[in-house]
Amino acid sequence: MPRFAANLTKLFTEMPIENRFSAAAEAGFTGAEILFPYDIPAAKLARAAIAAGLEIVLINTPPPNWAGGPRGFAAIPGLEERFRHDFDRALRFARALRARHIHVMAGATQDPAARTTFVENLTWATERAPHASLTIEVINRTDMPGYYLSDFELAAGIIAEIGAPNLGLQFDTYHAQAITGDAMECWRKHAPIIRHVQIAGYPGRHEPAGGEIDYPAFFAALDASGYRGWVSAEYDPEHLTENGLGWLPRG
Ligand SMILES: O=C(O)[C@@H](O)C(=O)CO
Ligand SMILES: [Mg+2]
Repeated sequence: MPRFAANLTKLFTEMPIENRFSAAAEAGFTGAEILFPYDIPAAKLARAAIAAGLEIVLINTPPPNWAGGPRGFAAIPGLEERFRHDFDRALRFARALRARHIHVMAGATQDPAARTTFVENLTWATERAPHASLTIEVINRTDMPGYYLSDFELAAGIIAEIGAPNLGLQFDTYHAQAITGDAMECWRKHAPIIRHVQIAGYPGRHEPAGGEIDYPAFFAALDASGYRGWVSAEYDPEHLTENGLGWLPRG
């Protein structure tokens, strides 16, 4: 079975962030991800993760805030300085948290120069942080209107063009199902460049059970493919987080 991480931005939100780590560990997760940790002292988060015995698997580059505003700047022409400043901030947090991956957010733009900007910024970032693992994620535009990176072929082409060993695809089954209608097939097609997986039920983005994606089959396919990365539960629990964890393979 893959290793499972809890996305603590979405799961266990019934309690303060510092308590979510131990709740996740008790529930059977061995890793955690936090989308935007920037409002909380990194030392406090690191302590909570260590105390719970959880590895921090992923953080995102900063948008201005979680409640609203742009989602990253990496593909936005004219905002290169802003991107680089934010990337360095993400690096500092990732180091303090010992986070395995940094998800570099593209931002919302339809500018014709977006692809060039994205490639240049990502190239800069891969060279700036050769020891960090960077990901880009394809996100559907119904949930995130105008988001630049909403096409798997585009993402695969950009990763191939940059050709950096520390850049790969973050594969979110929910977005894959929304965009392609067949998350499993999309996974098969892009498996060689995937270094992080996120899961949720589709439709609804609730628990990964029922719905259009056959999760027992997906986990078996991950195992069969030799995938050694994390699978992170990134969904909006329908009720209390703990009451909806029947999908999580344990032991
Ligand atoms: O799927 C998502 O929405 C996330 O992984 C994310 O990074 C949103 O900011
Ligand atoms: Mg995701």
